[in-house]
Amino acid sequence: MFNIKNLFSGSKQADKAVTEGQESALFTRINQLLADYRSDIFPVGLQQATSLVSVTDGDTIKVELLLHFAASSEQPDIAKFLSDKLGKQVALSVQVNLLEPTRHKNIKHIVLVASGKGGVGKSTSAVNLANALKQNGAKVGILDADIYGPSIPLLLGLEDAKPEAKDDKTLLPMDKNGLATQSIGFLLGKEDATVWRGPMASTALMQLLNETSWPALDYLVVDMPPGTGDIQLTMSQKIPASGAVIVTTPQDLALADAKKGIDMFNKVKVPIVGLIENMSYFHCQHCNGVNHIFGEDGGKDLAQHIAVPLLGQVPLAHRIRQVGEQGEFLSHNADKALVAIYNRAAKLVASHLFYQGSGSNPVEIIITDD
Ligand SMILES: Nc1ncnc2c1ncn2[C@@H]1O[C@H](COP(=O)(O)OP(=O)(O)OP(=O)(O)O)[C@@H](O)[C@H]1O
Repeated sequence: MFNIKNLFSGSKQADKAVTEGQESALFTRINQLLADYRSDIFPVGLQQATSLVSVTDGDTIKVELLLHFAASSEQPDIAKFLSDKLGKQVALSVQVNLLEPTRHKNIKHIVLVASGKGGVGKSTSAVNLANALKQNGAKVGILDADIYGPSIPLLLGLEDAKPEAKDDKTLLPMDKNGLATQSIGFLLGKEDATVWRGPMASTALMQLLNETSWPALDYLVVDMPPGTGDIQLTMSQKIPASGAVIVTTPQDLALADAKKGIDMFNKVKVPIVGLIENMSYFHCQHCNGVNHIFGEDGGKDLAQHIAVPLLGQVPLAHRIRQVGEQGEFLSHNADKALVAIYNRAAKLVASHLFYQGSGSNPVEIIITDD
């Protein structure tokens, strides 16, 4: 195994005469390359969002990278990018390691997923977003706070689950494929919730957040109750959220309600991380046509208008409904295109949260010489 210096020496022997200057030149080169990588996900460069742990030269250059937000699915593309630029094979290992301190108990970021009205696919978006964050290397939990229709137990196939008490004060979350899960639906009968009044409901939901024994999490995704009433307002004020994702469908009615949601979060100063336009179009497998059943680009235009990222345009897809009803997740092989849409949305959310709070994040770069 050869060290970083060999890249400059052109020799397979460790070059004892290599200077500090040469070493730092490669160091700078790799960092410059990282700075130029994919500006859509890494708006001020991947360099600021990573720590280069080690670079070892040999027949291939081995690079170990820490990513400071959930984006590990970029690994093959980063490796190819570096290989192309350096003209040599690169073996890249990527680990996700968020630098931020925990904001709430042992949770680093709480992300509220909200919608101005019911039925637009908020819970479906929350589950797919949470799963995509996990697929990108993060430790993720999901809290179902949708008092009017808690659907996370169904979407995760946990309908009969009853969380156990850890002690007299806290409940253990359920686990679904590594997603720590808590739901108001685990605790209530179907008819119980809707009769709750504002203060009663928001108190209970805050209790559920605070009195669940969450494991160490990078992101907790909260499926909020739909709408912009007292419960939602109180929760938005009380939950120490890093940001909110708004889910809408493209038609005018839904957009008007989405705007109300955005106004609510602006009022309580929760940053809008982005907008998901759900049920954007239907792709007919038989005629290969695309039909914009609920109108075209309404969410995209709204995102542009209020200057927040459009996280994704998710089609109305049989598989999304089907896996949801089966309590399963989209498959990486069978549902590639849909997985890619949620994957990109998750990376944009993670990226936004990182850059939003990263003004003074130190970037530590260590090059080892083994
Ligand atoms: N993109 C999509 N393609 C196909 N079906 C979808 C899509 N998004 C959501 N659905 C389906 O629409 C229904 C409502 O979705 P979901 O429960 O996520 O909405 P919601 O906004 O959370 O609703 P509520 O406000 O009632 O909680 C579900 O049956 C779900 O499977």
